[in-house]
Amino acid sequence: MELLIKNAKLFYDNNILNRDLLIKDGKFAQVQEKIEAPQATVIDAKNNLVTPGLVDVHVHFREPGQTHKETISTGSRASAHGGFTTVMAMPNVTPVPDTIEKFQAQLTLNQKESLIHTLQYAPVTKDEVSSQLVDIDKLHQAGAFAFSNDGHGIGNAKSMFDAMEEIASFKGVLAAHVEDQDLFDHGVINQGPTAKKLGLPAINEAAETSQLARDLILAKQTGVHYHVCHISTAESVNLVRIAKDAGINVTCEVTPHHSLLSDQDIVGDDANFKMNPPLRSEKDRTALIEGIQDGTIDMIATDHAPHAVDEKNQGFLKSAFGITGIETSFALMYTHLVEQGVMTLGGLLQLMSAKPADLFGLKNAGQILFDRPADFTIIDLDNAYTIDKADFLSKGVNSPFIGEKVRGRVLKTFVAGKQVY
Ligand SMILES: NC(=O)N[C@@H](CC(=O)O)C(=O)O
Ligand SMILES: [Zn+2]
Ligand SMILES: [Zn+2]
Repeated sequence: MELLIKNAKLFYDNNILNRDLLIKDGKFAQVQEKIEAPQATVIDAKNNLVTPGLVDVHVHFREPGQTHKETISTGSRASAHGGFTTVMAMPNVTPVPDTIEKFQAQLTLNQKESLIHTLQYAPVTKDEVSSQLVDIDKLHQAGAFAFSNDGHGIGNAKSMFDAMEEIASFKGVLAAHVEDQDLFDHGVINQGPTAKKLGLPAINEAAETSQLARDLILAKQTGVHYHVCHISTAESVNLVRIAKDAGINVTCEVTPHHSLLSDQDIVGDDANFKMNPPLRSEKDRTALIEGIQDGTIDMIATDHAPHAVDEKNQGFLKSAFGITGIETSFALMYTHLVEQGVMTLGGLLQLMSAKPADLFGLKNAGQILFDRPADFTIIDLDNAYTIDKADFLSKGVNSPFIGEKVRGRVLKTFVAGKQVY
């Protein structure tokens, strides 16, 4: 079986080149200026961008337990629509996969239901909220290589320290949702003028930064690969920058929404702007962009967090935290950062494919490598379109970006040479 992609604007070897791409038996086989393959099925890319499939290390697929919000099937279809071929699902599902049996059942379910590669985080502690560690060693043997209590901070420093030591022993990743629960104090929006104007309980940014500072000390002692989920403040970027300079094994991700919006963009009591961590100040947002530009921030992740309409239409006080993102991520970042000259197209693609794959040790993702699975995406960079919830394949339509005009529409997505969008 041969598939020939003609006339691609190909992101290959960190360059954007006019090339043909040949796929044989589901694997990348050849890149040349012109390829002749008489047996092959031909797709004319018409000079659109062809990139390695995008990689997102932070999504919520809600299955099992909350399938009215999303399922692995709808989440994976939405991912393919967003150009993603590999995602990593957070374990805040019900039940939390905190035993070998539950973790294996989750892997089986992901495998069965997902149209793309859906990899799975194991939790760090029982139920994600207790201080008692899961059996990290056994979960690792069952296939877990990354651990996260996303949705909750790990308040107990000793639990964090012990988890780091154990995860470091097999060079796994500990991905942290940094949040001190007491400082968070039932807030729903970032502390600042918008919180005051709307009269809403506010979140002190120190809920994020103080726990991050603690964790960096523990990461230094243990040597673990410590990954910061959805970094959101200027102080956090500073701390990570200092830690990297000091040789601490830390990486971090930023979401499109924290990169592109601040609390100034919240005009009324609209929970499509409610997520955790919250949209911060414009000064924080600018610092995140600087972190992207100087390499302090390693990757873009969406934190795709779908919720049902009636869980998001109850204003800031009562609605759930979280917004969808997997179907709008590339176009938003391309339109606002690449087209505005903040970063190059190659730079953005690196942060959305090769870097997350490389830093999480995903050998078959993020790059066009011969004899590796042909996961790739064709993207139209020329024609503008409007983000329309009717086009979403996710069950969630909770996005503050609906109605925005963008460029960077995903035309086709392939996993192992098979079209999945
Ligand atoms: N980001 C959010 O606001 N919500 C996430 C949890 C999380 O990522 O912390 C969710 O699961 O809905
Ligand atoms: Zn989180
Ligand atoms: Zn999350």
